[in-house]
Amino acid sequence: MRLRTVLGIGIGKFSVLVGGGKGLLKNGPQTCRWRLQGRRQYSFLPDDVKSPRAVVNPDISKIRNIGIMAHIDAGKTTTTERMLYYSGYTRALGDVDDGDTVTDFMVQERERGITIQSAAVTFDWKKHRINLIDTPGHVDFTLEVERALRVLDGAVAVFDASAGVEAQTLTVWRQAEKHHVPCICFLNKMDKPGASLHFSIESIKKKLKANPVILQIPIGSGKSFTGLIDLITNQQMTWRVKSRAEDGRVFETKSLSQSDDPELLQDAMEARAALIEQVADLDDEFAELLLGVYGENFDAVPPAKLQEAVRRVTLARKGVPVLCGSSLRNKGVQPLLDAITAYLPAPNERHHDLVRWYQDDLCALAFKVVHDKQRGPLVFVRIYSGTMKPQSAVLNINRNNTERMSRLLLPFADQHVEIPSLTAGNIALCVGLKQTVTGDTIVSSKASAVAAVRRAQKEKEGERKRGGEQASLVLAGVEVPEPVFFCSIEPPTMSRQADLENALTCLQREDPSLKVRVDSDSGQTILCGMGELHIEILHDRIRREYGIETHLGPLQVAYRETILQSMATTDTLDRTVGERRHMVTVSVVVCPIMDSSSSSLTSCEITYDEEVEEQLSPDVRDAVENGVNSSYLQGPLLGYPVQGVSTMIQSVSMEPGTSLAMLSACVSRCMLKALRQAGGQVLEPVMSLEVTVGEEHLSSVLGDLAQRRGAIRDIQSRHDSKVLLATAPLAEMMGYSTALRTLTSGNATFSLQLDIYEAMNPQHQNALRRNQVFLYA
Ligand SMILES: Nc1nc2c(ncn2[C@@H]2O[C@H](COP(=O)(O)OP(=O)(O)OP(=O)(O)O)[C@@H](O)[C@H]2O)c(=O)[nH]1
Repeated sequence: MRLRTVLGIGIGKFSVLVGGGKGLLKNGPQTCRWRLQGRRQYSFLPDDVKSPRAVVNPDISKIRNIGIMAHIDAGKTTTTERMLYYSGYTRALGDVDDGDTVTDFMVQERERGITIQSAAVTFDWKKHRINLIDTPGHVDFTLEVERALRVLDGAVAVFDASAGVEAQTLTVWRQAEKHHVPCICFLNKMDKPGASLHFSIESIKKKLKANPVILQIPIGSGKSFTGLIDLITNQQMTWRVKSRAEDGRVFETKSLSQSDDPELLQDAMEARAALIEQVADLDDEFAELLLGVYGENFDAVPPAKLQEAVRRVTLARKGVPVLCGSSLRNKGVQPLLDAITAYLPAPNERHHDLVRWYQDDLCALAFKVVHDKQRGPLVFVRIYSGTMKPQSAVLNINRNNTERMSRLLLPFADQHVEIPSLTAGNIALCVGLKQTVTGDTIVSSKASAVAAVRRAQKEKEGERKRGGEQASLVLAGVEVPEPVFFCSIEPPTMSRQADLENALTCLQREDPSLKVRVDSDSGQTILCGMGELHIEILHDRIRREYGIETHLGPLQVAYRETILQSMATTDTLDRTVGERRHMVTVSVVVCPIMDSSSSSLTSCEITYDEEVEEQLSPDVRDAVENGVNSSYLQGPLLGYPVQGVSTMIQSVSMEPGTSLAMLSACVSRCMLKALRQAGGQVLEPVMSLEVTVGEEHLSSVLGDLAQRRGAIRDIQSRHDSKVLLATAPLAEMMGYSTALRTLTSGNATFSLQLDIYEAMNPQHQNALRRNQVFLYA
């Protein structure tokens, strides 16, 4: 998986896992440096860090578990690289355009310059431990963002300051809100000609419905962007970076009162007064202080008091601090790091209800699994309570099994450092957990889980939920969205089928949004994914990482079927097998339950007539439900899975001697009849599309969309470009990136995400049926 071969080299109790380049390893980690690929110098730990033991378990109040998220290409990876560099963990600036960043380490990421997997890196900044996760911006990898947000305490949303809020920003913002994660906004790319603080702030207010709290104003714009004014401290920070070779490590800080630019001074004074007023509106404690002590002179408010108030506002999610900079030009990243430590919460400032029941016992959530050829699966965990130790057994509550963790690692920059233990609030990498998958909860033992249940019961007396005791102690995992694309995958020869199955099993553990199934008719292995890019990357990874040249069938859209009306049906099965006569009669009613307002598909449900429910034994009920569920797998119309149907079992009458398998078969046949008579309807995924294009190409993009059954929702202006918002069926959007590139000579960008599953009109449904006949002929 990693670009370099990873070797384990022990140093006393610690092991440092280093790259396969030329390495020099002396007694202590601080002397460990090596050169890789003849280009970048990586370092192990900065010189001022005495030993990993000293930094392994920092005080919990000094930990920041932070995600970095944004629309594709906003500059997350570039910003992360700068953070690693300024904190001293890398010795050279990585560049996505040169393909040598620390966090984008997959070959595909480096080749394409995009983030695919979220990468966790640990580094220290001004006596704080920052665990940072760089998440992908492309919509096909949204689940990676969701997984990361589940375990983070705060997030930095990076914006392209010339574009403001873009389609995917909205998605990740909603995800952060869902997990109640406090955020900071970083307006990156202030060096770009169209970059604007005002425009970005308006777009944050309008599109994200957030309350931006401006903490900095930029000095200069576009190419002449030179620095920032910090409105909290009233200081001016200037970077004298003349060329890209200069690293921006050194910058000048002076009090604003010394500024020789009266206009800038005036702007800053007005912005600070607005900031103070805004914070006073959002924070009562600050308002009281202001009115009591500084009523006469707001300017005299000490920076520390203002900062504390901004922190309270951020943690309460009443406002989001906004900072600006240009990561590529090495400006503004150090103040962003300061803001992360100053405004985002420590793990103990976040409330995790379930965790307090474990008290000092271990409770951790596995949020990511990666496969390493040498070490097997590496499981990223967030520790919520207690301490994790290597060479110990842990209980996986979800799987109800005990596993042995052999080693515990910290992902320091691009190195994995072996550590003796790790406490609550931290993020670690576990080696040896072979059964654990993303979303599993790990505790120390069954006894500790039972003790936690007892505490929970005591606390929640009387309000225990139906889900049972154990379920209440499992940290919520991550919802996996339904895949919208699928295709068959075949190994080059049958002798490699087992290798392919192994590769797919490993990839599935890493990526829960990949689904694999075997087609019952053709026996083919089917890959189901989130988008064209997702499937393309998986194909590439199977080739490179597992050495299997697979053949992919044509990419197909994951349609669904539903019904249009309710229908009651009865069926009787009377069959003699050998000496035994099986006779059963079943009556069912099927009803549509479509929720047209939601993009997610309505699942199917099974209910019983009250009297029937009482009469059926548990094994008979299981057999009935098996029959119903098997009929949901392939709809009667075109064989797509059935969604949005509620089935009521009205009667079941079985002659003595009838087997449960025959009961299931009868239910399934009766269901098929009912679904057929209820009038089938194909549902197709409809995508929302955002295209940013120069005005000169707008009409050709619109013409093309019309041919793709696209519906235009809005056309907005953004500087010299037009932003086109539309919806279009996914089936029509195959190969859109190539088509758009051709139409606009590469001068357009787009993002695509699932909007809704919609009923297909009869004409297109018939066309789909004809195509299907053609495809399988
Ligand atoms: N002008 C300008 N370009 C920048 C800046 N920061 C990043 N870029 C460029 O923007 C492009 C995308 O940068 P990345 O850091 O890969 O962005 P990302 O958000 O990580 O992208 P994904 O991970 O693919 O979503 C690259 O070409 C960068 O060189 C900046 O401050 N100014």
